[in-house]
Amino acid sequence: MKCLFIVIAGVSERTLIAVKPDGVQRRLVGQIVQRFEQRGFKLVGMKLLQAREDILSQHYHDLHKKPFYPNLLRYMSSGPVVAMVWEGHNVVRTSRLMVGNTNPAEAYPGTIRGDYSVHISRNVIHASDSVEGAQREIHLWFDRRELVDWDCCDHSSSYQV
Ligand SMILES: Nc1ncnc2c1ncn2[C@@H]1O[C@H](COP(=O)(O)OP(=O)(O)OP(=O)(O)O)[C@@H](O)[C@H]1O
Ligand SMILES: O=c1ccn([C@@H]2O[C@H](COP(=O)(O)OP(=O)(O)O)[C@@H](O)[C@H]2O)c(=O)[nH]1
Ligand SMILES: [Mg+2]
Repeated sequence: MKCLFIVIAGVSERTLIAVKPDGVQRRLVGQIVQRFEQRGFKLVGMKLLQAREDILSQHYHDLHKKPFYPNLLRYMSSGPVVAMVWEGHNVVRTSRLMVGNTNPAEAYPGTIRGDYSVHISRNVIHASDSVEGAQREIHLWFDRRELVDWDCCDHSSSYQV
């Protein structure tokens, strides 16, 4: 049988996903990683770190006037975070759908927030909300040398037609 494999254009889109301190403390890292792997995305960067305040204030710069901002920074500093870069077709949009609504009370069951959280101030996970935002956040959280380009023979980088 003749098989044709095509590489989907734009497959190298990347996004920043971070398991927040409550997710790490509740031992949810493995289940969250599994969801992204299962969906077919490729892990190209990953680290556990206690986020410094300067990173957090840049990361959430657009929220600095919000009343919950001090609590948000306290929350994000309350323990280590697992920061990851995932790559794949439409990964920014698809990961937002997988993560669910910011407010877990509004998040559908089946989404990460909808399955693992009940309150907006402990919503387990961060996902970049635009391609431009993802590029900014990846640059903020990761050194270029911490990201690994690797090839694979699986279905996520080529599709049989
Ligand atoms: N009204 C609120 N009360 C308490 N915390 C809030 C509130 N709104 C947002 N937050 C916190 O601030 C974070 C950033 O809000 P943002 O509007 O960027 O939501 P998001 O993009 O869904 O979350 P994130 O940027 O963490 O992925 C939320 O994830 C949540 O932890
Ligand atoms: O009313 C709010 C809105 C947001 N957040 C926190 O701020 C983060 C970033 O907010 P954003 O609007 O970027 O939502 P997200 O991108 O996380 O869905 C959220 O994840 C929450 O942790 C909060 O505590 N209260
Ligand atoms: Mg956000």
